[in-house]
Amino acid sequence: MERTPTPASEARAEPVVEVRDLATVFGRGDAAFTVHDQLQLTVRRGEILSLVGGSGTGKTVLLRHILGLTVPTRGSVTVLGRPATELGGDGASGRVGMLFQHGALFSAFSVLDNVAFALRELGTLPPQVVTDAALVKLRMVGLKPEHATRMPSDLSGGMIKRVALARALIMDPPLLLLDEPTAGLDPNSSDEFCDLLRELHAALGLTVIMVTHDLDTLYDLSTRVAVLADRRVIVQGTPDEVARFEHPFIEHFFLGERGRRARARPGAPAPAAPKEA
Ligand SMILES: Nc1ncnc2c1ncn2[C@@H]1O[C@H](COP(=O)(O)OP(=O)(O)OP(=O)(O)O)[C@@H](O)[C@H]1O
Repeated sequence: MERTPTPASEARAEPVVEVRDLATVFGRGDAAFTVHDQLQLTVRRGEILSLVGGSGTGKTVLLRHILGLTVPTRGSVTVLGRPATELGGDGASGRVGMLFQHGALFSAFSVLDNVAFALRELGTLPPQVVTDAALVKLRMVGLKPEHATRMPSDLSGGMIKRVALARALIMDPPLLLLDEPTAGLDPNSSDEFCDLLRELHAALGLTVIMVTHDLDTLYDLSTRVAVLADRRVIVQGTPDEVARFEHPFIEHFFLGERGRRARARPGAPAPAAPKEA
């Protein structure tokens, strides 16, 4: 049974991402390997949607489809009313910002040059305007002007994430994709990064899709959770609603020891009702 609760506020907001009847098949013939099949997903303006699923269930491949970097075998992916494949190339960073798991900063570029990269590549603005815009984004993510000349190798893990976030936001995209935003951070840095993401989501009116294995991050940020399993989205809803759904992955993910710890955190939703035997 598929359950898709839709709060009234979400029902009013327009879709930012629509995935319809998506199939992704790698390889051919005997070697064909189906990652997605009949996958449906709608993400509405203002949501912070967490995409969770076991290893290899196709979360990163789905993000790549939404970014327009790859073409699905069947079905459609629409972003802001246009096919995602039209985002490919120069237009992408103006509509979708992407924070890669390990930051993916250019190691030979300074912090400022990393943040300014996409705007500079456009070639439409004077250099000083590009620099000023990058400095604004650095301040927005809690970094100081003196950080601008540093090289990525001189940064802490938390600072790398902030620089990568500033870079993802340089073109003011309405949609932000986050791949494991808090992976590799210690608990304090992780909490601080979640606070920053929450503030920016509210201040900039962002729509966010985030892949995460971290339950603290999921409970901290998500307005909705979609679970990928069996090649499709098997359930979506609030963290609490999803945690009640009967599926081996969900039981392991939400109801194990890590899940109990995450739900016990201050501010986390009340625990889900015990499952019937
Ligand atoms: N270009 C490709 N060619 C062939 N197979 C691929 C390709 N890209 C991804 N895959 C396969 O598709 C499956 C889904 O990969 P994906 O990286 O999306 O998983 P994931 O859900 O993000 O996993 P994890 O949580 O471990 O990062 C994997 O089995 C992967 O090996």
